[in-house]
Amino acid sequence: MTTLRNTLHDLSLTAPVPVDLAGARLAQLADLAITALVDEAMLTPKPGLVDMRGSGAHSDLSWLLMCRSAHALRPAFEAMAHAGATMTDLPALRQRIGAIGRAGEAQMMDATGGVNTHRGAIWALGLLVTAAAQGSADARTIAARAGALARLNDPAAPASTGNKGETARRIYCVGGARGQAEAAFPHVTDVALPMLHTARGRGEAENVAQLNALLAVMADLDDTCLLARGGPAALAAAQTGAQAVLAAGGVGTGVGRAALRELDADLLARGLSPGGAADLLAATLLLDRLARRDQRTTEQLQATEAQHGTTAF
Ligand SMILES: CC(C)(COP(=O)(O)OP(=O)(O)OC[C@H]1O[C@@H](n2cnc3c(N)ncnc32)[C@H](O[C@H]2O[C@H](COP(=O)(O)OP(=O)(O)OP(=O)(O)O)[C@@H](O)[C@H]2O)[C@@H]1O)[C@@H](O)C(=O)NCCC(=O)NCCS
Ligand SMILES: Nc1ncnc2[nH]cnc12
Repeated sequence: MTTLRNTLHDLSLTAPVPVDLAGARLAQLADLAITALVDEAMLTPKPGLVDMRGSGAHSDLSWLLMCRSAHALRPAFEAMAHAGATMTDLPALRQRIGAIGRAGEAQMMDATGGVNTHRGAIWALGLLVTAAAQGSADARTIAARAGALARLNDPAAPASTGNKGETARRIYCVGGARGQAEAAFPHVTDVALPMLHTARGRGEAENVAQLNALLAVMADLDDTCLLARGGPAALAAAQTGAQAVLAAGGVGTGVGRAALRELDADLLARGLSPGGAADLLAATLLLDRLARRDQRTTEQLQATEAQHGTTAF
């Protein structure tokens, strides 16, 4: 905690955000990121993952720990939003959010007693929060801006972290979390968001729509959590299992739910967790909420205009 405060102080990020509309919008961005993380953790039943039933394939995680971790990340997300809104030099912005991201990781470890709950999520949602703060726009534009940031070099980043994902990326020649961000989050914009919207359009319950979105990501993602825990056979089993649920009509059907139970049991028996897909579901929920917030604002402005017979601006 002290380390984070020192780092944020060094970065001149401890100054309070001015109490104005712009400051409130940045604070709201951080709130939306935390809400997305908590909603992802609460979504139940997720295969192999922590949810309201229990710890999934993780011996060191719980739902409470995931929520504590999410809330501990608030200062980091707000600092990233502040940087995104105020810095126009993109290489400098990339360096700044890299430093904030590493400080956020330290804060996460402080809050969880050294357990990695959200390293991948800090990365994905951190880039997206920064990009969203650069200007209001739709999901694809925010993801494109986040991708452009991810592709920039961060000279202060350690050459090697020794993390499991890094090792898996090297051994199995996959992109992992880094590749997903550099490609502008295709599994969020082209897979999960369309699935979420289609499922809602079919009248499915919100938790069913979100579970189908998670499965759509799992069906195709090069998830380094799965690779690190069980190699290519583990990744293939998770992908095939997720495809089977979707082919059976998704979680909203009886056959689909039975396939989901089978997939969950298989992942638990093998100690496998699709943590990367969970992070991308949280990223999807964030972008979905941002779009809905903008839609509501537009509708409110239109209502004001209609009421007064004038243009609100
Ligand atoms: C770029 C970084 C994310 C580093 O990534 P790298 O690949 O080098 O290594 P890891 O840090 O190990 O993995 C990244 C995590 O990303 C998630 N993930 C995996 N595959 C994908 C994918 N294809 N697309 C998107 N995201 C993916 C995943 O995170 C989740 O799983 C973690 C829990 O899993 P677990 O198996 O329990 O892992 P461990 O605790 O490590 O092992 P055990 O001890 O339990 O056995 C959990 O974190 C989830 O979030 C991967 O783990 C990034 O960290 C980085 O470079 N940061 C620097 C700061 C920066 O530049 N920030 C910029 C702005 S934010
Ligand atoms: N619900 C979850 N379970 C396990 N790992 C995760 N990483 C992000 N969300 C997760």
